[in-house]
Amino acid sequence: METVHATAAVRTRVTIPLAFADGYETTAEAVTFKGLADGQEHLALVFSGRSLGHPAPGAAPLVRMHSECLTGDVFGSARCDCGPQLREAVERISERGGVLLYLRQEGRGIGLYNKLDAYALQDDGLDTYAANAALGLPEDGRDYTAAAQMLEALGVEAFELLTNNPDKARQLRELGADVTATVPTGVFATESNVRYLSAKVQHTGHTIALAALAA
Ligand SMILES: Nc1nc2c(ncn2[C@@H]2O[C@H](COP(=O)(O)OP(=O)(O)OP(=O)(O)O)[C@@H](O)[C@H]2O)c(=O)[nH]1
Ligand SMILES: [Zn+2]
Repeated sequence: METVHATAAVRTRVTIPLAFADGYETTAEAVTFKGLADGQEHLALVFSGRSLGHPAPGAAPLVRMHSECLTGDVFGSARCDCGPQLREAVERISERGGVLLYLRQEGRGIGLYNKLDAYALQDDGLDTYAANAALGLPEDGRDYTAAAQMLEALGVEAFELLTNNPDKARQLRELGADVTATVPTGVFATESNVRYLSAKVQHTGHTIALAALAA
């Protein structure tokens, strides 16, 4: 990987057995860092890959950058698709081998309180991006420098990125990461999040199948 930013280092590695309410069980190595560009406590979960070997010979590791969503990840909010996406990512990465980066970028970087303010505006008719703009905040304020630093500190070189968001791969490549392919995440449409998902397709070119949204 060509380095175009300061390097970070691994601080602690600790094994965490994961047991989900639906019965899925796996094990991750949780990794913390020092020297991350934005000073946030981002976490990496490293999975060795168990259906294909440790890791699969010749297969690039699978990486997901998941931005924190307290309401979706923890409380099961159906206003977005974050909870099911996170659950899907854990299983896919665990089976194949790779890294889940849990990035503390709540609300696409604007924070929890601002996100909830934006939700209130969405209830008055604005879409997810216009609501941020109405608050005088960036539509998407995320910078993935810390993520690139984490992958580098972990020694991850060429990898495939699990995402529907073209900006994530673009930014990582600009940061010098070797993203060999993007792998689409599932579409977890509900009555409550369909407007949110449609806005992503229309506004930022997310590769979410609109047919799946209409279904
Ligand atoms: N500002 C704002 N943030 C939201 C809203 N709904 C969800 N989020 C945040 O959006 C982020 C979702 O991030 P990701 O799971 O990385 O989704 P993504 O950028 O669409 O990319 P992929 O899932 O990789 O395709 C989380 O930080 C959520 O808190 C919203 O209506 N407004
Ligand atoms: Zn969410």
